[in-house]
Amino acid sequence: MNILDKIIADKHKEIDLKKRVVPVSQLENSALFDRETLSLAQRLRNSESGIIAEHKRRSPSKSVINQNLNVADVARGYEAAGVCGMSVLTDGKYFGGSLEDLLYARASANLPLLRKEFIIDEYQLLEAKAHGADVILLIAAVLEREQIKQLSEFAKSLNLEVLLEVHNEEEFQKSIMPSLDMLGVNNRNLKTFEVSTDISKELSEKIPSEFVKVSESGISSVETIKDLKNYGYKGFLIGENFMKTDNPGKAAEEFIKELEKSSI
Ligand SMILES: O=C(O)c1ccccc1NCC(=O)[C@H](O)[C@H](O)COP(=O)(O)O
Repeated sequence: MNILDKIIADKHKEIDLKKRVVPVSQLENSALFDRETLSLAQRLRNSESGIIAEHKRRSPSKSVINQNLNVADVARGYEAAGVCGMSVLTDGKYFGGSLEDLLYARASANLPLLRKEFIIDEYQLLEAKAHGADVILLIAAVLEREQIKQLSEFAKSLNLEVLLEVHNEEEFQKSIMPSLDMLGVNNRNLKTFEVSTDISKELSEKIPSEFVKVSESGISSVETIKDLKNYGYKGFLIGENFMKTDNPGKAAEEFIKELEKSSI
């Protein structure tokens, strides 16, 4: 069993349990459920830097990254830095995140928020909406085409945007459909943890222009972003590079300033 298989097996158990504890009606009646969502896709289209900054305490590939920070401070810092959106990992067992992290981020910053999760069930989309998300992630490596269709269409019915993540051409070919807003290429192979931005470059020309292209993972330099922009990428998801510092907001601010300076 690879790590993705383990995560998904645990996720099934977690969702079964949660459905018994928190009924759908409770999610639908929550204060945030009817809030007007923000568009990450639109911000990325209009942005020069295109940074989506992540809150990530730990990960299967890196173990502990930073467990000493307050998510509300991180969200405020990212907003002040001028990022386009914030990604919040909500998986507890493997990433040390929670839905409460999403709530605190929502309360602290007026940014499009991505619920970074292993989504396999519509219930998780209702949770995302109830905890202030604007965008959800669907990972092609763990979903069949029919599931991607069903989940993305349900997300759209909730006014949530959809970022579909692929890592190879096969995943891309099976997933492409109109109910997606953004197409993310994960530079990290989630089964082996190998990281290379070459995969973003290889897949770039196959992605139709109506989808906002996002390159995810393993990005730590302004040069990499400048290079990926030549391949049509408008969004860049960065986690560890900011989160490994004492002040992720400041790290993001300095990164964006350097990017803007080098683009003049
Ligand atoms: O990061 C991992 O180790 C990981 C392992 C298994 C499944 C998903 C994983 N990461 C999720 C992500 O996609 C990243 O957190 C995100 O793209 C940011 O990556 P980075 O900038 O390299 O922290």
